Amino acid sequence: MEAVISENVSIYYGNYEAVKGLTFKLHEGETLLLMGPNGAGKTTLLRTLAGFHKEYTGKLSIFGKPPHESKDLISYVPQSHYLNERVPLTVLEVVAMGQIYKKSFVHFKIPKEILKSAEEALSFVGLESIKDKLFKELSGGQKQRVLLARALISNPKLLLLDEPLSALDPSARAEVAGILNKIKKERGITMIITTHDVNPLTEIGDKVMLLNRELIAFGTPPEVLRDEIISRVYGSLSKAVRVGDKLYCIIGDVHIHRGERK
Ligand SMILES: Nc1ncnc2c1ncn2[C@@H]1O[C@H](COP(=O)(O)OP(=O)(O)OP(=O)(O)O)[C@@H](O)[C@H]1O
Repeated sequence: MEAVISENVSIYYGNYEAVKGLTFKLHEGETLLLMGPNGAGKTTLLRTLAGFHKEYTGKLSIFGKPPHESKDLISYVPQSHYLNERVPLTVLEVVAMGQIYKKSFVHFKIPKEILKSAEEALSFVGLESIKDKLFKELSGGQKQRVLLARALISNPKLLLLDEPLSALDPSARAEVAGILNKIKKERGITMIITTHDVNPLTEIGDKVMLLNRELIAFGTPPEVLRDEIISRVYGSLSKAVRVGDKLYCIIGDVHIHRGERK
């Protein structure tokens, strides 16, 4: 089944056309890596798919329905999470909030079955042992894993992740990329992940989209990560270089490396 269908979609902020005439399809279970320079429209597209931004023309379908009717199927993890860290929530409470928001509970006595699901989600991301710690005391990588657990607790069919690896050191990036790989393999959830650096993610990317307000390229990683394509957005110094079984994309002074797909 098609998880996402976008037919000639243009997205607006008032008169400003942030994304123009975008057409693509993503099959159920596929992972799409969404790349593009600053201001390319990546976050705008993600928020529109999540049903938060509604100023668009064209046809968008998420598992057969328009985004605002598919909210139960979608979990969205924003670029910088909006948790108020002055509220001393534990890790378990933060994860449980993923379900509480969906069910629109108002009071903060978390039902037992939600706490149990939160523990299961934490165990999936390997953090069950720190469930009673305060969220604000965690490392950046641990926080991102907790936010993934929070996104998973409502059993989404589509996971939308805005820059999940940004502001993480290389080992935390590898850790979070490992969890994303596990989500793909063990849960089969369709994912769209925006990233400036596809390096740690290309092994899980079935498709790559290069966006620069309009679609520059869409295809498998070897189809898109090519000199002639990336140079259209990042300039003529951009290169894809193969060393052994790895492909490295050099974009200006940003190096993107891709593990060989088997
Ligand atoms: N709320 C808004 N109102 C008006 N314009 C906006 C709004 N949000 C984003 N834009 C504009 O839409 C364009 C796309 O922004 P968007 O944040 O989607 O890009 P991006 O590819 O995610 O960039 P970055 O990599 O810097 O996060 C930019 O020109 C931005 O200024």
